[in-house]
Amino acid sequence: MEDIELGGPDLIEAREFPILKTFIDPTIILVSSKFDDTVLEKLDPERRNMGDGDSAVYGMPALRSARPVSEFSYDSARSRLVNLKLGHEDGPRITFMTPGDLTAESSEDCMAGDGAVESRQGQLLRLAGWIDVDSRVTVGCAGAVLAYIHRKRAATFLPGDVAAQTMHRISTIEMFTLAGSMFVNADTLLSLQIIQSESHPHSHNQGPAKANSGSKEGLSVYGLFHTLARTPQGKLLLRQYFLRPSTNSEVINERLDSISFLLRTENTEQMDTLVKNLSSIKNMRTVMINLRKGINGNGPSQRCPSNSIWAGIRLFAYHALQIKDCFQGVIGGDWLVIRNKVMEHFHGIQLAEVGKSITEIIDFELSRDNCRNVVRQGVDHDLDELKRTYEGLESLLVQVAQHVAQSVPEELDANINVVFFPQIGFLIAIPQDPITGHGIFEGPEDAPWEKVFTTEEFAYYKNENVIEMDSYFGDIYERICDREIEIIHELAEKILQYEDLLTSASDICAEIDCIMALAQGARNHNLVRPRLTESNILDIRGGRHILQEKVVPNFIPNDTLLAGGEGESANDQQEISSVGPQYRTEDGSVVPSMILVTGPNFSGKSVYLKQVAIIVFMAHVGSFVPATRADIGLTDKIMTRVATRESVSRNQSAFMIDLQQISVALNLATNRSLLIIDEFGKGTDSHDGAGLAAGVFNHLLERGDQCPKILGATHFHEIFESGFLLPHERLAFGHFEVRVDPQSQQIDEQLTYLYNYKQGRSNNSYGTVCAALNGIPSDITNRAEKLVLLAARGEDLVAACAVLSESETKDLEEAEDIAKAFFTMQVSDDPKESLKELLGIK
Ligand SMILES: Nc1ncnc2c1ncn2[C@@H]1O[C@H](COP(=O)(O)OP(=O)(O)OP(=O)(O)O)[C@@H](O)[C@H]1O
Repeated sequence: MEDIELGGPDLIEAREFPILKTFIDPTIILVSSKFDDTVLEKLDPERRNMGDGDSAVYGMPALRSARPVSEFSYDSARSRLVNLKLGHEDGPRITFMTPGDLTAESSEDCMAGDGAVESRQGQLLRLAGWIDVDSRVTVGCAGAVLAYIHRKRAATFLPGDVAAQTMHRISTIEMFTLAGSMFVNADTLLSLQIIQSESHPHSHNQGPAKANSGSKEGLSVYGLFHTLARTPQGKLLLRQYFLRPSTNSEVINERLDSISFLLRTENTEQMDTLVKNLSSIKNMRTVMINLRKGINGNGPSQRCPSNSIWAGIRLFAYHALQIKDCFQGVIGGDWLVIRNKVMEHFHGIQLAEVGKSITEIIDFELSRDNCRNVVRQGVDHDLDELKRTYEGLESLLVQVAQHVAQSVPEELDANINVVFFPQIGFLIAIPQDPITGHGIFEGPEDAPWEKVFTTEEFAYYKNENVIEMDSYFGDIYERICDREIEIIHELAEKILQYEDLLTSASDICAEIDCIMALAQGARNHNLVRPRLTESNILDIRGGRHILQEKVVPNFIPNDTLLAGGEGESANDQQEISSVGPQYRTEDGSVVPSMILVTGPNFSGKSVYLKQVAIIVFMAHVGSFVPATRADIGLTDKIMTRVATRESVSRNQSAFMIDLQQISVALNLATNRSLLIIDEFGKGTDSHDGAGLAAGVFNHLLERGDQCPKILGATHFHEIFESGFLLPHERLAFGHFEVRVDPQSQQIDEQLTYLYNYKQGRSNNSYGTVCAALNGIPSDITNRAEKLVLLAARGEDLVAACAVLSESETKDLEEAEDIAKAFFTMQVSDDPKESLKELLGIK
């Protein structure tokens, strides 16, 4: 699968193992020995004492086996994949390589099993067509799995044992999707501008903080919503919604129901209250982790949980109660899942108890002033006594100072002070002699004072009086702090008993936050509720491109009608299944599975293709969509071949990337998938490109009831003209209306774009008009027009180019005359004059 971000180390510690826990029921878990033990235990706490996984037999309950880090390395995984034999031993050996091999020094080619030499480039393409080589962590893990199987095979059976080879045979390698979520890869997310920042599933090493910060999110679909999320946990969850749209209609409808409900006019007030309350909520998962760290004494500054943690928990309890009230107040929302979750999990009494306990113990005002947690008066008798003594120290100091003054010369006694420093204790402060740098009095001669330190103005000393005071009161401040730490520790332990309540309420707040963000987005961007259907169709009326419409003055909405093959989904991992007759429109015609859009440049083809994909994507996120009506059949994958994502790090040519995207799409597409193929094949020789494009389209159409839904755009008119792509009942054509005015003098005024989708094919790309529109000089575009005309007439362009214009002929004739005259010229004494005469120069 694609590498997936779990949400940072803190959340992993918080036992968030969504993938292993929720989607797979593993029998053996291979972990890197680098993993921290505490994390390991959380992997499977119930079974952690069962022993080492190497003794496991297939089919036994999950056992953990720690493997050396090297087995997980990308490079070793690569070499295992290269040597992997798929299917039967005697079958062709398929070899895999990774991009790194292209730059590797060694140029030795690998032998394919059937004896053919396969080039490294070929291996790379083949690998990238099967699996996502950018998912480095997953590739590394695949290597560890291969190593494990290899070891099992070596340990259990003798070499040459056929049974062993059959038992441990690897028959295929496939990319898979988490059950219940749609497959979208990073290419698709980027090309559809779903997520702009580098925070796609590959960026597993980015912490949640980075993911949360909206600073890097440019113009993107997710960007339109993520600023509307108020809580950190909400932002995190919303990102997960966009990274992993759902294919579970229940989940999607639950979100849509909630959005519809909140958008009702009678609930406006409730919505405002919810937003207000969510704005001050923190993520209780992180707060609880910090609370634990605090009481475990991790780090010197963390001797007790910080003030902001307490303020955070108290505010959370308060706002959670407000949110509960708010949901209680909504009329007619009893069926709303999210409301019922709130009612069930936000235990009023317990939340109130959490808030009350903190308020009763922590004095927030004094804590702020003192920059530490201060316990309220009345909580603990001993503490109050200590504090009273501490506060009474002032007058005690005056008394001691008076006592000390009796033993110093009379003229000095007004200058004597006794002070208290929490770390050092009591000290006598005497003004300093500016010359000697000593105190002007340093104690009686028979009992000199002990000097502790000096400042510019004072010298500080201890004498027997203050030493005695030290022993009584010196550590009073520490005693106060220690007692407060003890009390707060007890408080932390008490609050941790409510950890489950707080974290689950916090998670529900994240859900509410996401729903609110989606609802507000729906309101801001004029979106409607899509209807998710089991039928494998896409019926969009008045669809718009949610981003493009922001940057053009007048966006023209367009309809789409597509139906995928009617067969059961070929991929048995999918929960979706659909059988039914071929989809037909009201007039009885078959709804196409593939629409190929042709027509002029800039007419709106790419925008249209993307808009359809974005609408389908948004519907699966559980969001409203930019259209007037949308019936969306559940879709398992959206795959695109759109803007080429060239990258230096990828070390691949643009065309190579095109091919890989198509290859992945062909390998993974089911009849439930949506493929967007924008101008595939234009990166190579036009004949090859047209051939490849036609081949791909044909192949997909021939899948019959396994045909995905395909939207394509192409300029290769020859594939239709020359019969490369034959008419097919699943194939339909579309184009965008343009108004052509050939009478116009100016070439750039000949074409007006109407952006209006029409059925049928357009044969003209109006490339020259587009060129003129974009400022290419008119003599170039005029000549191009002429040549295009000649070519269209089937005339020989070479001969046509050799024909001279009238003025060229005239010039040449004149030159010829001059040359002839030159040869017959009578040269006089003055050759210059003769030449002038010949050329007719005066
Ligand atoms: N429905 C629409 N309403 C208004 N303007 C539109 C619409 N669709 C596209 N446009 C405008 O037309 C421009 C060109 O659109 P687009 O890139 O889709 O053209 P194209 O047909 O794919 O061109 P090419 O064939 O050169 O790739 C867009 O940038 C946008 O400004």
